Amino acid sequence: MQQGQLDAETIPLRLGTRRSPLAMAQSGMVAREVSRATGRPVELVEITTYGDTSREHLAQIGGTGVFVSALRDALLAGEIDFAVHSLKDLPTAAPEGLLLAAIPEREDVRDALVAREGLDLETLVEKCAGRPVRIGTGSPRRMAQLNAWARSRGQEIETVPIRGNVDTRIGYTHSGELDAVVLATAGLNRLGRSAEISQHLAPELMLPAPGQGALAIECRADAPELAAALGALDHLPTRAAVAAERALLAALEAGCSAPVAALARLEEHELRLEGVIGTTDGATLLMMSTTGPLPLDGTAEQTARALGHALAARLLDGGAAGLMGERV
Ligand SMILES: NCc1[nH]cc(CCC(=O)O)c1CC(=O)O
Repeated sequence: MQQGQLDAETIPLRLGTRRSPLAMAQSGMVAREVSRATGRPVELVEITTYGDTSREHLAQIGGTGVFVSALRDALLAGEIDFAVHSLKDLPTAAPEGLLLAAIPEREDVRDALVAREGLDLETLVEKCAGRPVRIGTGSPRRMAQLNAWARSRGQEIETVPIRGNVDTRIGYTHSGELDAVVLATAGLNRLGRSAEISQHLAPELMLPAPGQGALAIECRADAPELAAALGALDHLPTRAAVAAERALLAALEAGCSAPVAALARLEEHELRLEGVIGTTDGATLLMMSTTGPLPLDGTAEQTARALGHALAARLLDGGAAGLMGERV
């Protein structure tokens, strides 16, 4: 074997990752799969992002992409070869010089309630008779839907903005500061902590964020061979579903901190897309859905995107812009 060939096969691919437990878990899973698909070793390179070091609330930092930009800078500087992001944290605008080489099959899309004594929402409300249930979440999307649920049954929920990693967040329910927290099921599953979920919140109660449960594997656009190799991890139904959700989000000109939810599901050969936008107090919740044929071929992503744009247009007709302008 020639020396050059040997080098190409044994030089590790560098995977840039945040060092939070969730990011490390996600990157570790992808590293194993990429190593299997490419036959090359993959090494993790830890990158610190502003979102990890800042104690400000995400809404105050100014929303989209705080976890993402440091990884992208490292990619463009050639310090790493590829990066794994939670798709729901990715701004909808495509960055110059980078490619979404793969979107692997999605995990559970639902949000999860982690509550004291393993209670579900209904029981929590009963047990807290006389005082509002205190639920930790800083997400306007989750606040809007929790509050709407409470209002619909004449109850009250007090949402408390929290930050920190999953451990810190769950800790608030053990210390008694909060009755419950809402987290993405996918993250808890990837951390091996699904046993702590007291209730999976059905999409009818809590529609997830665009891209929730999906990962995005990104590399430089000038590395077409690597992009093609990473493409082995791509899952077309997931890619199409998140394309619809993100097109809706982009067309509403909303960021990850807006009270916008979207979920696309493939049924037979059709894609069904649901969207929700509301006010964080839950007083108004605009819900719409649409369905369209989705051939799973090279046109899938574009077809899905058109469905997202069409639903966004209907939501805007229904007054979505006015709802997004609202601030707590
Ligand atoms: N914004 C933080 C974030 N980004 C992705 C996930 C979970 C994993 C996923 O949705 O893929 C989380 C934590 C949470 O919402 O509980």
